[in-house]
Amino acid sequence: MLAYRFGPASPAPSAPPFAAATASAQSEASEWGLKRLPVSAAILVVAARRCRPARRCPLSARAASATWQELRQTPPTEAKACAGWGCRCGDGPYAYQTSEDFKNHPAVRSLTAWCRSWGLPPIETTALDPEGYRTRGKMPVGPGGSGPVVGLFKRSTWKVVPVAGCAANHPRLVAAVESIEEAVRANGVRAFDHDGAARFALRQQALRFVELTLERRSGLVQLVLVWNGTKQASPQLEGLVERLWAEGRYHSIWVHWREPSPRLLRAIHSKTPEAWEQVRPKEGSGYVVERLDGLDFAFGPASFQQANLQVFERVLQDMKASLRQLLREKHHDKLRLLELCGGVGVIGLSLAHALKEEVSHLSLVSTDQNPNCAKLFCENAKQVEGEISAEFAAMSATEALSALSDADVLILDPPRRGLAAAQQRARLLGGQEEAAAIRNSSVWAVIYMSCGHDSFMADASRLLAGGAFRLLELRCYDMFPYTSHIESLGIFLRQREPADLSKDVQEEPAQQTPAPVQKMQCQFLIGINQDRDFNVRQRLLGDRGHNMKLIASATGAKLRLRGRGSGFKEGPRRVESRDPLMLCISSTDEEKHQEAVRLVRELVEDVYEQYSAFQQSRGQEADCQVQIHEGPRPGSRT
Ligand SMILES: C[S@@+](CC[C@H](N)C(=O)[O-])C[C@H]1O[C@@H](n2cnc3c(N)ncnc32)[C@H](O)[C@@H]1O
Repeated sequence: MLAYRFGPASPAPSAPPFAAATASAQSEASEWGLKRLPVSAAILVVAARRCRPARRCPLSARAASATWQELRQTPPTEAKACAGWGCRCGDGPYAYQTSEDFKNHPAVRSLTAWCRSWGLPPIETTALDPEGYRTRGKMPVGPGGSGPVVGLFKRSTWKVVPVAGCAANHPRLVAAVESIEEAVRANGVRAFDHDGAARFALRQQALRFVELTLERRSGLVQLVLVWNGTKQASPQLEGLVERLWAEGRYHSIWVHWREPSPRLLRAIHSKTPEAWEQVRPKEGSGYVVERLDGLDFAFGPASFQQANLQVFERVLQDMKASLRQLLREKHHDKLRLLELCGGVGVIGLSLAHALKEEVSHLSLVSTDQNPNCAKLFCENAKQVEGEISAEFAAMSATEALSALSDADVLILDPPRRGLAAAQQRARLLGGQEEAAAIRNSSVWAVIYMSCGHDSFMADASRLLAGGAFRLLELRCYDMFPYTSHIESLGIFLRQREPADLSKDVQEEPAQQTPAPVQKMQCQFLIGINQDRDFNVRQRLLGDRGHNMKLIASATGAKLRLRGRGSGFKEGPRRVESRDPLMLCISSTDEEKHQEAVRLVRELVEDVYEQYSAFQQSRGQEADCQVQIHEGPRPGSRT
């Protein structure tokens, strides 16, 4: 177990009334209600933050603690690679150091606020060692400067940035990535152009993704090469497989023949079983076997596997303890488990195996919409043969809920969107029908494991609606260290039978929906007129916006240059605003906001120094002072 600790919160800067330095600035000062930090306070804030001990991912370490001068030296790929992973380690709220401090993770805070609004008990949190936790990773392959690279998509783009050496990956995955990059280059394998025009990219035989899974007991890596093309001989692919297999680090090598169809352009792979081919070894099972809390489970490349097995085992143990306790309290003699989104049956089979002594008859029906899970489920269920009755059905969660209504306990582990159907993912609107089916079923307990805290709150609110269920426990796990994601486990117990529930249960009572995310905003008033000689706009933005991108990727804040000389056209008439030139910052996290303000302050002070030198060279003086307006930009809609 690793100890974490959040750094001390930065002291809130005092903000004495601003005395504007120039006549024009003075006239704008009252209109803007300007505030300014005294220099001594600013230095204290910066000094306190630099002393803060924080656990950092090597890739973003520089960006997270750097001064503006250091940050601007950072090669763009270094900062972007980490951001592309969704990784914000060492950067504000994800830089915690104790398990207790994991309570301050933004997602845990959201869930805590949600619990409070329902009058629920406090959340329990668990954080384990974050280094090398990831034993499975799907990574795109894309063109790079000196040949194909294996990495991650840069956020909001289809460009692949390398992630060699990322501390979140298990060292054996890190070594495998390096070996693949070398072998790909040596064999002249083309990288798929994810960013290119579909009609050209799809025509080429090329490597699209690699999927790596470490088998912990053997230390070997199962490799899937996702190949753009139909099953046909490719000397490059054959050469690549040959070379990689000879290295001895691979458990098995598979090719996923990726149908070159525009419909599937962006997906990693299709679920069609025939598309997967085990190419090494040519005989025998290429399945990875993992021992999880006392049972062995076989996983295939075409079915889901949790990326953080250590934490997953902890979740399994907590589930078992909670359900055992419930069974003892309720004196049930029979237990019918229904598992939705069950993958290869790890949770259902684990619970069934652990609880078989508690009841005289135990049955499990496990379901998942991925048909590739069926064979592996049967393989895994052999361990409990004779102890319990276990079956698998390939069906969606929605189908399972309407087809199988006589379960006692429901096990749910949906994808990040929760119970909502895929097309409603972004708006968290789906899931009502599924939740209603659960409320109106025979189910007396729901074990809900979730990797999407916002969809969990939406689904859980619907289970609690009308008092159908009550939430007995809510636990949060640091399943994806360094990122904004967490895993949660909710144990729900029936409180009212379907017959007692009102037909028109209020779905989401207004007072119980999660509070809207608060936005922190401020504007730096620049006080220098834009002209071609000094070009303050270019100096602030950097080459093609490089300065803004660096600060945004280091802090997650949004930065916008607005007003006279910004070049940004706004409003219905699409004209540049008459407001003074200003650099606007907005963030949804206070600590990150302070970090962005600090970096922008240093950038602006740097530009002021350049301006002073520029004016001196023309025999003039410049007296620029940092001017900050806190809150929303006057006249803006938020
Ligand atoms: C987070 S995984 C959990 C898998 C499993 N519980 C485990 O721990 O290995 C989510 C699973 O949901 C399945 N899935 C996604 N959408 C689904 C849907 N609409 N209906 C049923 N299963 C779905 C996926 O195939 C995947 O196996």
